Amino acid sequence: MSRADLIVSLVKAGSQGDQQLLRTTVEAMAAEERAKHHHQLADKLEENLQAANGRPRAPEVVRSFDGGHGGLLYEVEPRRALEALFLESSTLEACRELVEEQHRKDILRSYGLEPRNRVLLSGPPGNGKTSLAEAIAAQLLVPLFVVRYEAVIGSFLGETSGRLKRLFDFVRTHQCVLFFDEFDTLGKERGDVHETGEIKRVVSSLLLQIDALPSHVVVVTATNHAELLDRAVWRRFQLRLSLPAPTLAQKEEWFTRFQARLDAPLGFSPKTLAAKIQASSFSDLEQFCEDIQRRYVLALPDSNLKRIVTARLKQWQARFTINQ
Ligand SMILES: Nc1ncnc2c1ncn2[C@@H]1O[C@H](COP(=O)(O)OP(=O)(O)OP(=O)(O)O)[C@@H](O)[C@H]1O
Repeated sequence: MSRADLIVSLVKAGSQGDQQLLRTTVEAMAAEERAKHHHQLADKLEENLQAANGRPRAPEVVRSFDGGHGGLLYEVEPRRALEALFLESSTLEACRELVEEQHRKDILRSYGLEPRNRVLLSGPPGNGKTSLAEAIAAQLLVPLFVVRYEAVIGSFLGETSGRLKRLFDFVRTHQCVLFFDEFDTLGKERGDVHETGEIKRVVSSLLLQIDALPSHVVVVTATNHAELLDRAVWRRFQLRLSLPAPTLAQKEEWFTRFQARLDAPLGFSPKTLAAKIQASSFSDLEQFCEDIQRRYVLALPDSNLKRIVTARLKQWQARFTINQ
């Protein structure tokens, strides 16, 4: 929202005694100030909001951002560019739209619309779910906050609910990407008939809190097992993107880029390597190429790339067979 709109909202909230509007407006102001690195002002706004709601600030979560340990989230400085990832064109397009909506939310709001902010990523391990969350944050120029389940989930359910509440109270006042990895570990509990009603309540409340987040918080959830999520969970996400394993053409493109980066012929054409390599993920391709690059660099200036690639291919295929 533009500054002028925020002030109008504030006045409206005050004159109509609308607590909900007051809360969302002050949250948006705090998030904007924080994005400008005006942390003191953002903290003050947040404190006053909490005081108005009769609640103390959430010290545990705040501490985690001061570099302390045992926080409910950790912050990743996003560096990955969207263009550096191998994505299907529809996925890339969807991400660009999301980023544009976030960047141009003022225009959307002047038409009574909100930008989309809930994304579900699914696909087998090592194919870019975490990397895409990071790239979205980088594109939006906001921090990436990753939820630490081991810190959030306590031995008592009441504890878990309380921590989740603190976590959400904290992120509401930040422009950020909030990342839930392996969301199915939480989401699937809901569908498990053996779980107690209390766990279901925690998960339901988590979903409600995700729904209620202001649109300046972009929630990205990732799962390797989309089939384990029930429809109600699935439906909540406005963008549902799948990140599949690399195709043959993508493998070829991967080796073409790798060869260009090394600035030396690999001894095999990228097409031949793509056909030979057994790799079920981009992460596999990355590891394979890094292995080659290490040997190549250490053997300079007498590196024989063809020999290195041949040896690595042999080792790699053997490892792959053992792991199957
Ligand atoms: N689509 C992709 N394009 C380019 N690099 C990729 C892609 N997917 C994965 N990688 C590389 O593989 C590594 C692992 O990827 P990432 O952690 O994003 O996968 P993930 O799907 O989140 O895996 P997991 O389900 O195990 O958490 C990253 O370091 C990244 O560089």
